[in-house]
Amino acid sequence: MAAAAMANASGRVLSQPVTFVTGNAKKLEEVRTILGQSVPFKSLKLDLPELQGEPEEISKEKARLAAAQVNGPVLVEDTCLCFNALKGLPGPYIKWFLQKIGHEGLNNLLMAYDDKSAYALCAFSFAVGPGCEPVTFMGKTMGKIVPARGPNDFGWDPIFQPDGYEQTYAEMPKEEKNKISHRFKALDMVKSHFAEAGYTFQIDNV
Ligand SMILES: O=P(O)(O)OC[C@H]1O[C@@H](n2cnc3c(O)ncnc32)C[C@@H]1O
Ligand SMILES: O=P(O)(O)OP(=O)(O)O
Ligand SMILES: [Mg+2]
Repeated sequence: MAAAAMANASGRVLSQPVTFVTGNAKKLEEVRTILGQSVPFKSLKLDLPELQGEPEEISKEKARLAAAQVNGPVLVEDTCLCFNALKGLPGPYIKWFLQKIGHEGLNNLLMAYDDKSAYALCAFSFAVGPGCEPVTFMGKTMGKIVPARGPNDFGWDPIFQPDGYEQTYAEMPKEEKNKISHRFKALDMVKSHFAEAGYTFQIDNV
């Protein structure tokens, strides 16, 4: 067991707060809002490599790299935007697609297809410390790709319209997105994991 965690009768005691590692301020904002006080964490901006592969493996490897750097318990996430007509691509490579071709280019990728359906996928991984195998929690929200609508303050939010809604993620009030999003669904499992594992924290300043 990592030095960051010790066992007691009721579960594991973490002697350091969980560090949520991300370089993305908007992800951090949503994670803070959704987790509230349920999982005490601090955040750290680290530029981890953008890995290739399947979403779950990318997320786990991100957690291993983060735990080695932080030397304590870490939470990381990796987000995919998957187009069904393209068999799941751009998927984990969405960050580069968005940077290079933008919202319009992403719409154009689907021009030749009637099927505009897509899903947003979030893979959170928690590792107790370096050398500990991460556990992963996946959240998925189904929707479709539409021409950009709404404020352009977070990634591909303006072009993703979740099923059952007339608004894109960007047009919705933040509270609404945070009730139905891929991130909310994955974090709901993170919360349950913490409650079931019986982690408690012996930390002075979180
Ligand atoms: O580093 P990763 O997670 O691979 O970057 C994913 C890219 O998608 C953007 N992103 C992440 N989450 C959301 C979201 O909830 N809405 C819109 N855009 C998002 C950030 C990266 O460009
Ligand atoms: O990988 P992260 O979490 O650092 O986020 P992003 O790549 O979106 O900045
Ligand atoms: Mg990233």
